[in-house]
Amino acid sequence: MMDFNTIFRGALPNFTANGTGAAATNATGNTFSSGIMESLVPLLGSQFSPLLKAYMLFHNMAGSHLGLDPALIVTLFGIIWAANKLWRQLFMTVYTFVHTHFMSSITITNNDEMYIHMMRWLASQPRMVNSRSLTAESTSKSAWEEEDDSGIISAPISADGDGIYLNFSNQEAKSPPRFVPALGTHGFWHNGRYFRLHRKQESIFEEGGGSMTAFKDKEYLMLSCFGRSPEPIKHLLQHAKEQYYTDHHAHTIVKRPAPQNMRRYGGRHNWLQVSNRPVRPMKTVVLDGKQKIQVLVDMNEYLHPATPRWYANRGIPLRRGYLFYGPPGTGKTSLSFALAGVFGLDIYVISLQEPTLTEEDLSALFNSLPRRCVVLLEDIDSAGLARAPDASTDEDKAEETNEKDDRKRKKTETKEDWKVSDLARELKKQGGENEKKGISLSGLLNAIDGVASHEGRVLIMTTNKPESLDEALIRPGRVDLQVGFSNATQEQAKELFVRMYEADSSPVIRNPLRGSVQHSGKIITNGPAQPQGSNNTKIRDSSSDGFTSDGSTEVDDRSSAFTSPVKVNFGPGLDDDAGDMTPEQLDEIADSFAQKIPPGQLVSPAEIQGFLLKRKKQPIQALAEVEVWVEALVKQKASKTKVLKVQ
Ligand SMILES: Nc1ncnc2c1ncn2[C@@H]1O[C@H](COP(=O)(O)OP(=O)(O)OP(=O)(O)O)[C@@H](O)[C@H]1O
Repeated sequence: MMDFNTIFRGALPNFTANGTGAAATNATGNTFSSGIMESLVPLLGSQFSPLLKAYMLFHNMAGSHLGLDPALIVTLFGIIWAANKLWRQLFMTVYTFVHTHFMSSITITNNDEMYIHMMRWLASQPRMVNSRSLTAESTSKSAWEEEDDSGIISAPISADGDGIYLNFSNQEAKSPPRFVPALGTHGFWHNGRYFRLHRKQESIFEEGGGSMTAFKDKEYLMLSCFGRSPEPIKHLLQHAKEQYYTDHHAHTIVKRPAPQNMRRYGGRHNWLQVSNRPVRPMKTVVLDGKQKIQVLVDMNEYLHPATPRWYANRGIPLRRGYLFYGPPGTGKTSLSFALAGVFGLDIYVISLQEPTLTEEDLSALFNSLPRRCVVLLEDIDSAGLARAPDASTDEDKAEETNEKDDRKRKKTETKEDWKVSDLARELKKQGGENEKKGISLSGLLNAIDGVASHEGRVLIMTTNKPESLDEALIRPGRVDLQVGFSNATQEQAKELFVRMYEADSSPVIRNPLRGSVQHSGKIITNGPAQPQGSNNTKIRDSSSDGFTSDGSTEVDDRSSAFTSPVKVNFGPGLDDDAGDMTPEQLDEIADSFAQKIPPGQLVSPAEIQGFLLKRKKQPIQALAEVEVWVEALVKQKASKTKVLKVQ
């Protein structure tokens, strides 16, 4: 019978025989090589000595105990290693050949929105989620996402406040992580076709000017499929994108300028999504119906795909600006959001008081807007826009005079007379010199309509003090339509009351504008720019099959998709004094409520909403308490105190 060594030797190439000799010489060979190894240990130093010792142990064990030729085993491992290398090389060559000649691929970088669409899609694929190599990402639900309330313990709260209150301390633990493919290569099937996904990451050195240099991780997704046409991948990407936006349907995405360190990467990094909230139904904004129609029609015509050509043929810059003015809490922001909802646009909110915002940043922000969107510049009057750099306020002048006096006084004093107050003043002065100057009026005008500024956007500026605005800011071309808001009329108070207490299960109001009431708001239009004529637009509420005006263009108010047919249950703890009130009864109570609101428009819709919210299931109680509340509110406003006696 042949022994193990003989079989191996027969299978291995000849050169191994020279080194190994016959099995009989094993012992001599082992002793010889052990001797060499031992003498090598001190020469190689402490770093390699454990390795050598381990090898010697293996050598002795294999040789003397197992009766195997150690050199033979080492050679065998060497051959396996070389074969593996060769196989890999061969595989890579064949794969590269097939990939180059028989496959198509598309690469996406994480700088692009497409990357997010694709990752979200992959995370939603059950096959992908069951892959063996995954990356887990933490997720948390936004305030508006539906959540399972089955585990929420609640019990009636007694009149003296005893009971079990809701507790959300472990809500984060309930949101499951999201799993996406890990770095590396994955394969998956979609619509009967095989796709390969290669996710890789590399660190690149980015120079941002000055000390702003840093290593940044950049990720790539390479999607490949068999065939010489990349069409299937394009379809897959389109599918992922549609899937992503299907989830966003009937939501308004709100974006704000990203932090300064992110903005330096430019492009989509300039803006950060801060919220994704359900669309605000247009009918929930209580406003003069004519005003609503006018803004809706104007915006609808401006956003029409035929409009850019119309503007271009006439050499008019493709921009539309709106000024919403009126007292605080009268619905300026609410209308902006409702408009974004009607037209399915994202809202980009900019605060000019943001301390890190420079004029260059503002231009970059305007230039990185998408083709169609709403840009909201809130409280434009409080932005402190300076017309001329040398315009100094009375305060500055007073300070200047004080400084002159100080200097005169100091001349008569010796250096030793310096006080702490002098030092503080000096420091303040130096600090002031380094302080950021803020955004000037010309900087803002440049961003809004400078030569390089973005076209296609809808700009909405809101203000409480229109009279304090610079004429240049609101001239036609920058502001094309002014919409005035005012405190609540009695009709508006009634509408707010009905909205608050109508059951969600009641039939939805078919027309978003019907039921809106007149108030003393004004509309001033600045200039024409109406390509399709102003009488051909229909505003359609998706809950409705009726239309409000004649014409051919339809606006789908997606907002109504949110009118739930289910009556909302707030849980125990709130007494419902409305019972099964009929719409007629509610209307009657609402009428009586409205009579108690002073007709002189002293109370804002926001104040009425706040009052009703505190009694959100008690319309009868609200009616009983409104008189006292109004009286206290009027008194408080007259005395200019901020503290409410009755809430
Ligand atoms: N006309 C209105 N119709 C319905 N709700 C309104 C109206 N006006 C105000 N509200 C309610 O009052 C709150 C504040 O409204 P909003 O922020 O739109 O007011 P604003 O005019 O933009 O105020 P500010 O000038 O202080 O920014 C919101 O919750 C909104 O629902």
